[in-house]
Amino acid sequence: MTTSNTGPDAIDPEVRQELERLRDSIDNIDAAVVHMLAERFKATQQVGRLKAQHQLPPADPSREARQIARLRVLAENAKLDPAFAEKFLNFIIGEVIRHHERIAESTQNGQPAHEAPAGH
Ligand SMILES: O=C(O)C(=O)C[C@]1(C(=O)O)C=C[C@@H](O)C=C1
Repeated sequence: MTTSNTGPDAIDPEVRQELERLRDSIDNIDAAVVHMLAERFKATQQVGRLKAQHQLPPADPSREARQIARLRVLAENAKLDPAFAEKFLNFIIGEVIRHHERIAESTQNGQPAHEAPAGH
């Protein structure tokens, strides 16, 4: 990292200020994304418990197809690459399905479905 050309010494002060302003904005957006994802996972954990209690399958491909179609339109309108939006949603849903499977396993084993942070 010592050869980085974005080190504070090499940058014009006005450029550095603009970079800092933009990075502040990025940090706020990243924080919002984390908070929104945490809320989404809270909701999906409840879906996982409901599905496990009623022996419903973890994945629902028709629901996913509708979500992807909707998100692609939203992305296009927002000038975000729809392919990226689809990949991102699929990544999140893949993680949710893994959670659902774990909850179903522990419910079948008679264990109470415990809370775990996303990704664990
Ligand atoms: O809506 C559901 O049935 C869910 O389990 C949630 C969710 C999602 O994360 O949005 C996850 C898995 C399903 O395949 C579809 C959607």
